[in-house]
Amino acid sequence: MPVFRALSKVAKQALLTPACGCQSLTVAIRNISFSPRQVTSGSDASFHSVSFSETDHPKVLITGGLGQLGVGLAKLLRKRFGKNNVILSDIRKPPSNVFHSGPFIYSDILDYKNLREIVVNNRITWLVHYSALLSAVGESNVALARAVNITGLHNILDIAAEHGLRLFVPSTIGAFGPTSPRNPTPDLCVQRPRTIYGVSKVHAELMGEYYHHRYGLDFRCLRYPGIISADSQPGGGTTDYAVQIFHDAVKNGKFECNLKPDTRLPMMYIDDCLRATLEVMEAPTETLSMRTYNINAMSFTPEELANEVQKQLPDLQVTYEIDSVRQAIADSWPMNFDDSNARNDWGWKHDYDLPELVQTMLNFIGSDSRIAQAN
Ligand SMILES: NC(=O)C1=CN([C@@H]2O[C@H](COP(=O)(O)OP(=O)(O)OC[C@H]3O[C@@H](n4cnc5c(N)ncnc54)[C@H](O)[C@@H]3O)[C@@H](O)[C@H]2O)C=CC1
Ligand SMILES: CC(=O)[C@H](N)C(=O)O
Repeated sequence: MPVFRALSKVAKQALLTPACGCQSLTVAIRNISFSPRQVTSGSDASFHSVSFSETDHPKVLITGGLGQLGVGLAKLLRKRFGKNNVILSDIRKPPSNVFHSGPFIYSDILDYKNLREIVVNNRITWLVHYSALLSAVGESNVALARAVNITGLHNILDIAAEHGLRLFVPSTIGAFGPTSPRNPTPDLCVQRPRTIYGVSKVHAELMGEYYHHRYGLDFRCLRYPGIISADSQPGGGTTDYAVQIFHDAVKNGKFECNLKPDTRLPMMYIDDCLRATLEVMEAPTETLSMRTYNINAMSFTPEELANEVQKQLPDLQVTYEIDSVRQAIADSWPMNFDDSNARNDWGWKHDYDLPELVQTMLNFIGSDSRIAQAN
């Protein structure tokens, strides 16, 4: 592969230079005609109180931006950095409200040249890499998951390193497996996941950290728990039940759960997840003792979630029809996530626990369906 050929050419030089953290390295990442670039490890980012002037806003590209998380992240980042400084991209056609809410561009992460053109033409400085096939859908198409989640990631890493970008790649509770400690799961422990999704995410964590230590890439990674959102649909994961229950409860008063009632998994409301992403991207380099952090908010089982929803909608009927693929995945994942390093290093703090989550979801979906009925 060209990247490894190119990397081996610079390996000698790199080996003679101390690992980043204080030194600059000259790195030719792809075997292509561009000027070798200086990769420096310093960062002028600041945290929380930062206020950017018109000229020093980051210019952000979000890949896979039309999934469950991308549109919400674009909204948050546009509020902070200005509408035109945040570009959403995907291979799907955007709905008209998304298309008219700010810049959108077609980008297939498997097309390296197209990615590079986008980064160059738009003077991108931050890259948020959301494209992926999630756990359940990945098991139903391993070849595609391998291409998108692994080959696609290689393109992203090389582009980010070539152009000195700050790169965010989310990882997941799915990066752990049955031999990891599950209650709680710390940042550093055995990671032997049994899904292509999990394997690809461990690969992303390790490659990102490797590029950081070897070439100075400003790689930042959070392991998200299952994310729950009201206005965007999940894309084929094991934790999807925790979103679907709200829609079905409001619309039909019935919910059929595909996981066993006592399956405990870490979860988070989308607003906390997106805020954590912005906070870690803005965190000063010196606060980051690691490059991959667990983050968490709560942990519950389907039964506990159903009980909490039934406090608001007492007539909700919940039945269980177990999906064996999803159940096996969930049984191998963390039950509780230890995110103390994120809390200590850069001040991570969640806002939503289970009662606030349920209230917020029902308010949102309830008001949405009342509007739909009125129209
Ligand atoms: N939603 C969740 O609960 C969690 C998500 N994450 C991670 O966060 C990121 C975003 O997740 P979601 O928005 O939920 O995912 P999603 O599955 O909803 O969206 C992924 C997007 O990637 C796009 N995509 C697929 N192939 C592509 C290609 N070749 N080029 C460009 N785009 C492509 C899809 O069209 C889709 O819009 C993913 O990396 C996921 O692993 C991590 C843990 C939990
Ligand atoms: C936790 C995740 O990464 C995702 N929601 C999935 O269930 O695959």
